[in-house]
Amino acid sequence: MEKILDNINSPEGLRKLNQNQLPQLAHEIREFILDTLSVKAGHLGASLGVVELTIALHHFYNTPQDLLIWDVGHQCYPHKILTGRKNNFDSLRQKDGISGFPAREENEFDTFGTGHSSTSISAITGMAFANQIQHKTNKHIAVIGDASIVSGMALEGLNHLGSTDLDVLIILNDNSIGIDPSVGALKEHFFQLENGLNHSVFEDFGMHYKGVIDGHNFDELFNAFDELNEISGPKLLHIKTIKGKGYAQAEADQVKWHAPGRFNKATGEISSVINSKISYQHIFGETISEFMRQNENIVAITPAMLSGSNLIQTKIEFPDRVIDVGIAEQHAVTFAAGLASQGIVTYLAIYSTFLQRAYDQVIHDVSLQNLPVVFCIDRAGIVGTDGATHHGFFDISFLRSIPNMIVAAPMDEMDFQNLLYTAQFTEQPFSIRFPKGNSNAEVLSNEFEKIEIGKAIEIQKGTEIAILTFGTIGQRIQNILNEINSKEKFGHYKFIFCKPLDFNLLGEILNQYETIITFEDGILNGGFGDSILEYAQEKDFKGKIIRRGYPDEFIGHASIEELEKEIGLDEEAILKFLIKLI
Ligand SMILES: Cc1ncc(C[n+]2csc(CCOP(=O)(O)OP(=O)(O)O)c2C)c(N)n1
Ligand SMILES: CC(=O)[C@@H](O)[C@H](O)COP(=O)(O)O
Ligand SMILES: [Mg+2]
Repeated sequence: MEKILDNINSPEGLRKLNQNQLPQLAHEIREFILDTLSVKAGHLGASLGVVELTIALHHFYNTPQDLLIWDVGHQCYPHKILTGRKNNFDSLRQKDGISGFPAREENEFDTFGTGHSSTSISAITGMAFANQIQHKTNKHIAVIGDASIVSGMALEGLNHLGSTDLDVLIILNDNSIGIDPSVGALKEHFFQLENGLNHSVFEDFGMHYKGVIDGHNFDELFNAFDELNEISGPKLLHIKTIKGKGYAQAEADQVKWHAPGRFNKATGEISSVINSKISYQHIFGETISEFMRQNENIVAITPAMLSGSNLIQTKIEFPDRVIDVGIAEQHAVTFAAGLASQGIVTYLAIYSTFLQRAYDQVIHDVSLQNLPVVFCIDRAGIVGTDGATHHGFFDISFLRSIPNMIVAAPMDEMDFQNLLYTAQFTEQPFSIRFPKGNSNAEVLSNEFEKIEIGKAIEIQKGTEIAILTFGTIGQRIQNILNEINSKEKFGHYKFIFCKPLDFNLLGEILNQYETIITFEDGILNGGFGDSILEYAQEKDFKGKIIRRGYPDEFIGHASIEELEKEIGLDEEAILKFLIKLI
């Protein structure tokens, strides 16, 4: 039987459908998403939850002239399918395929790029302001989730928007969950609103409020749009939806099905990748749990990434000492500073990309006061299919420039555990970056050693070229050197610390070698290689320094392996490069 979706390639076509055809279309879009995501992994639950909303928005509004922004953007799959990307939807998040997030360069319906949460209210306010100045009459809509709207940035946006007369509709898509169960005081407020037990805080923000309506019901959605269209100024429509709607397994375990990986659509069985190696994330959670068993003065913090940071088991064992503060990176850092100021050993688990949002707090609240917060910087380096918004490229550069900050990266799992261990005895800010994915370990150790801060290690002495590595890329270099015939020409030096640098060993290296190559899994601008260059220049080094890392550009989405190949940091490319040098 021909499907309705087969003939819908744009919102223009969608608008020709009668409202009574839309539930069938919603069903077909869900099936289409499930068919694709079962073989190409992506963010499933959020997209299934907004199918009716997406159809209704594109049916009612005159997109793309009316501007529509998706906060975070991980729920944009129905939007992509309806706005010209149905036929290449199976390239989602793949190399050279479409992005998993809205991207301006990809399509005119993606009016604003997202990926990091809580930006949509500020962005749509800016757009509406611009259009008001230019006397345009188009509409402005932002869709934002219940976990994203309580973030500081969204509240700043609301505070501004509510004081204007701008024609903006904010749609609060309330499914009562983020990636992990919702946290914070406002979740109770939203619950009260669902039950008609309170007036809404959004009215106090100066918004016209309508809610709570069923976000899976087309009649309710269209009636609300009709009504709000007649009201001038900023408005907030509060809808209730179910994350994972329409796929029983995803509705039943919303955390697991936020981004489940590949799965069997018929049985709901999620494909597990068989690997005997332990991931850095696993090591992190287990090690912190072990520390907490040994020392009750330890607290761990996550800004809304409890499962991603593998702190769920730790939280079950120590519910009062693992704190999920919600999507609140700035607060997380300053909250950590407050804890540290009172003598608590504070581990802040934060993705490299999300730490970017809290840069001032790292400087002003932690480093300036020299408070011993331990920044456990997860997803450092290339993260793969999430792409440009999520790679952890910048932390080496932006942390290295801050006084008092220790900048460390393990080469392997033992370094990692020992760094985590050492950090609890250190009286200054300490950052430890580690990548997404597996270590080389198959068994976890429970024996930890203190590492001398700032000390680099000579792994092998060479006769011609010194290779200096920062981070897990050092292991790749070891593998490569084991394959090279003239291995003895290369010295390999492991820098666990980019700051403080081991000037003693570095001085010896500069004296012994004429060629130095640095390797790091971060952007080269201001990174580890640059720190070596700076020192060498000060010491009037006459030899050659070659830096290898990520170039001065944003890198898109593909698997980690494909991206490393593209950049020339995979084993084969490095091997070729080293052989050419000799
Ligand atoms: C600044 C920032 N912090 C953390 C994340 C990771 N993250 C992506 S989606 C998400 C939960 C969003 O929940 P909600 O807004 O309720 O949307 P839902 O997934 O429920 O549709 C989080 C924490 C992010 N993308 N951006
Ligand atoms: C949309 C978003 O920001 C998160 O869902 C992110 O994709 C999580 O990344 P990991 O899968 O690496 O935890
Ligand atoms: Mg939610």
